[in-house]
Amino acid sequence: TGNQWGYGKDDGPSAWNTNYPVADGDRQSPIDILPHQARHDPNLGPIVLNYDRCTSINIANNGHSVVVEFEDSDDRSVIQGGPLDNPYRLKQFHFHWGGKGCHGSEHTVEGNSYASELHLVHWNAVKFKTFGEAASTSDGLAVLGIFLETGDEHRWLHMITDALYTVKFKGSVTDFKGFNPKCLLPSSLHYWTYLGSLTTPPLHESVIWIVVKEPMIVSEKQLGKFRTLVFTGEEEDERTRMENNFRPPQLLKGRTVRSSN
Ligand SMILES: CCc1cc2c(cc1OS(N)(=O)=O)CC[C@@H]1[C@@H]2CC[C@]2(C)[C@@H](O)CC[C@@H]12
Ligand SMILES: [Zn+2]
Repeated sequence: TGNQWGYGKDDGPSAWNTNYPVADGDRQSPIDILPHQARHDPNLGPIVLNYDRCTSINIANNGHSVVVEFEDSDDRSVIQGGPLDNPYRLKQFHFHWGGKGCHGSEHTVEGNSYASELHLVHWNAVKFKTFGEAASTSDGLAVLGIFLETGDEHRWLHMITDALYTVKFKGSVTDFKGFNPKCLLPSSLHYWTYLGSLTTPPLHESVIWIVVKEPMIVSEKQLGKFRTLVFTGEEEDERTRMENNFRPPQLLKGRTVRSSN
């Protein structure tokens, strides 16, 4: 019914342009990042995250990913600096990941993908009244992308993975208070930045992407817990494991990727 889309053979990324023609647009995401072709821009200052008063609300399975939502009625948690002209409010974060042993990041670096990618989503509440309006207007959103690489266990990710069993099925939501995503960030916030889009339908070309160079390290066991989620609802017969929920890299179409120092 309607614009059902997914990551399968028939409803996956190669079919999205049928219902969402912007899929073939000029500023689509993700992209393959070529560090040596990125323009180092000395005017690009550091990214500043003011998350200390952030208020997480819940964790949910929306049938495409697992999402943690935040209270965004004021500027209690914002990202600013870097390529941004205004502070952008933290709205939610979610992940994209692969199957066992496969890769699952959306952005790639010189053709190499990481095991997973975390997206911290922010919206320009200075210029727009609502998240929905910002999400459908150029540069209304700023998404901070963090790669996840497998290795040692991440000391704080268990706070997310321990809650995943409560949102196994599409449409499930549970309280998730007091979580500050600053604990997930790598030590360095050096980044690449470029103008792009949502990476899922409706694929609005509204995102200033800020992709952090240094990955966060998580264990295979922690990553495996994401794969206990399913795309399907509890009432449905089949249980389709939630994995490989990533869009492959899209054409750069002449865009410039800038690099912080
Ligand atoms: C940037 C994070 C984000 C926001 C949205 C989507 C997907 C998103 O993930 S991603 N990977 O960062 O692009 C798909 C659904 C979109 C939503 C933004 C707000 C909407 C466009 C609503 O207005 C209607 C559909 C919504
Ligand atoms: Zn995403």
